[in-house]
Amino acid sequence: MIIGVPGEIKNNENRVALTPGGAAQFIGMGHRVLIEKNAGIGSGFTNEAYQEAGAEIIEDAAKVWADAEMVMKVKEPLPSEYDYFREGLILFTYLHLAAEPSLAQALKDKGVTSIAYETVTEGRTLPLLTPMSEVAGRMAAQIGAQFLEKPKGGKGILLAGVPGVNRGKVTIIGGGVVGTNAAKMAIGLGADVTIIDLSAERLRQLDDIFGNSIKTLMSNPINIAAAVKEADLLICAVLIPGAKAPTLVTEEMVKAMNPGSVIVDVAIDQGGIVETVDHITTHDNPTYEKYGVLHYAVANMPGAVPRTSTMALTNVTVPYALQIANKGVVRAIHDNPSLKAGVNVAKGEITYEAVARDLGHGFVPVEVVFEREFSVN
Ligand SMILES: NC(=O)C1=CN([C@@H]2O[C@H](COP(=O)(O)OP(=O)(O)OC[C@H]3O[C@@H](n4cnc5c(N)ncnc54)[C@H](O)[C@@H]3O)[C@@H](O)[C@H]2O)C=CC1
Ligand SMILES: CC(=O)C(=O)O
Ligand SMILES: [Mg+2]
Repeated sequence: MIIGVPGEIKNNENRVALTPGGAAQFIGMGHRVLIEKNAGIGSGFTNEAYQEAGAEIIEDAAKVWADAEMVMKVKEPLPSEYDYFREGLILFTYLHLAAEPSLAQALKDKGVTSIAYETVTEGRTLPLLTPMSEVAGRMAAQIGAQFLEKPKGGKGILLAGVPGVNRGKVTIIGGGVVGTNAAKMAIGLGADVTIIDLSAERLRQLDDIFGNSIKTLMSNPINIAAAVKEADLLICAVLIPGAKAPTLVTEEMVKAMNPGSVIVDVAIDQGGIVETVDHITTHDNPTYEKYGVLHYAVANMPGAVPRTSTMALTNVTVPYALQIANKGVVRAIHDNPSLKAGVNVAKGEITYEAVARDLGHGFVPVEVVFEREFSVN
């Protein structure tokens, strides 16, 4: 198979979908890998390093998209890339379609087989989301701490406090991978940490992991309102896989926060959980202020630490991509239910139920879309 890796074009997105080591794995199995010139530079991988691994460096993105059978990316394609879509192309990347209706429509219209990293599912885990959630969770505490500093627009508190002065309060809504990693860092910074989740089982696990260093609360509007009001730093980390994120923090709750408090809405890539987060922000211009509260809503947080993130992401994506390259996409999704759960759009249909529901499109299961191919496989 010919695998194409265009450079990322989102604001300050310095990750790349394959390392030279990852490229070498495909080439060792007889595949061709096309890398857009300089696509790896932001992550510290030179064109020469890819060439030494056996990959071909291609001058422009259009040719990578045109010649590849499978395009591997990091972030969802932006509108300027929609013209590259074509029938039969395999696209393997983060898609976040519930928050990207125009992208979903373009993938349908052009018949792209679109596999979203964020819905590949193994048991109860999302193995291709996990490493980036680890990165974003760890960053969320670190970024929140910075924006609480006065020169950055915050209220001017140190999360650790000092002897004789209170520690800062961090409220984390959603105690999954992002929430757990944010908690690790916030505890390390010395903050007073509360985690809210909807799952009693998850709250029990968090209590086992962190013991007395955190407080846990069941997710309901009253607990959320109280914990948001007292938070210096609010970290939002809820996920319903594939679906648009629910609005759990209302405008009234934000108004009740103290001026100079900070919200980091990590769930923004699925639309965010805060009513006053009305747009995505960028690494260039990461915050805006509303009701005296700083709002941070960057949808590609790991893009700011590309060296770590590219390696962490490709560690997990390459084994799945190799299955697609070695077996062909139909056979690979037929044989592997985890990969099948990643298929969001195929043959002009939305094949992931939560995405179809949230976008108001019809839903057609993967098995139905590929009924004929599966029956002969
Ligand atoms: N902005 C960025 O750069 C990045 C964003 N993310 C996003 O962060 C979000 C969280 O991801 P993960 O932690 O990996 O998901 P996860 O599935 O590990 O955790 C989500 C948690 O939310 C909880 N939850 C669901 N409904 C809830 C409710 N109503 N109230 C409270 N808790 C609720 C679940 O029980 C679960 O523990 C996702 O939207 C993910 O795409 C991840 C990486 C980077
Ligand atoms: C998960 C995601 O959206 C990211 O890593 O950018
Ligand atoms: Mg996005």
